Amino acid sequence: MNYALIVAGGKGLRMGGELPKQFLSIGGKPVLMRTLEAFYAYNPEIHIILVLPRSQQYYWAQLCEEHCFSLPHMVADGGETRFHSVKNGLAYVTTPGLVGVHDGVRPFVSQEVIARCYELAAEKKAVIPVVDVVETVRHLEGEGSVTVGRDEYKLVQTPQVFDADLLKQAYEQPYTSFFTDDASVVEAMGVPVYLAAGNRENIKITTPFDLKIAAALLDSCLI
Ligand SMILES: Nc1ccn([C@@H]2O[C@H](COP(=O)(O)OP(=O)(O)OP(=O)(O)O)[C@@H](O)[C@H]2O)c(=O)n1
Ligand SMILES: C[C@](O)(CO)[C@H](O)COP(=O)(O)O
Repeated sequence: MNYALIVAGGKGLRMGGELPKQFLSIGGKPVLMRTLEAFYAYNPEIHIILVLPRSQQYYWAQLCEEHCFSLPHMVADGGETRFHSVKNGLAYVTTPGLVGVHDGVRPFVSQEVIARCYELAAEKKAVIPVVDVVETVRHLEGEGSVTVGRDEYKLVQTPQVFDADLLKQAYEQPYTSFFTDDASVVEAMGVPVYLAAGNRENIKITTPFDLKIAAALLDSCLI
């Protein structure tokens, strides 16, 4: 059985504003609904687990009613950090298979990328999507900084897809602030993580600027 664990338990501090960023409307539809639809379009049989702060779950139910949104999904409680939110969601993974952990605020992941990550994970057990760095990168050293070879780096996206038992075992480790994604948690057990090509439109909506990019992507039919 395959799962999509969609995390939307954050505070959205960098976005600011009253309404949490996962509920903001782009092209007339809340970000989070677009994200769930992407996984359902990939596989209508997939088990979707949505992680939301408990205080936002009633609002989400209302929003679903308002938008006649009926894609089946379970709801888990958000945690203090992304790590804790994923861990809460993993409690709903009860059968062997693959789990793709995806940021609720990445609605523009392509069907090809979702399929690529799940298919490769069936063989490799741990797969994450990445894209090239397109700008020059500098490393800060003391008071100064130096250029580093950008070809030696990749930018990491989601969905990060893992064998369910492996991921559950990884999330039994004690939390450290180094765990900024799921790959870092799995790697801490000494398990290698494989890279797959991501899609550049798969932005994480983090700041008000990203919302403008999201609207432009929709307007230009690039999505
Ligand atoms: N305690 C947390 C923190 C983050 N996330 C989720 O992890 C994803 C990536 O995090 P980010 O974009 O940083 O979201 P926020 O933590 O909400 O943003 P900020 O850091 O600006 O507060 C988001 O879908 C976010 O909801 C989560 O489920 N639980
Ligand atoms: C998981 C992630 O989106 C991969 O790029 C990223 O690490 C989330 O980081 P954030 O600090 O929660 O924004």
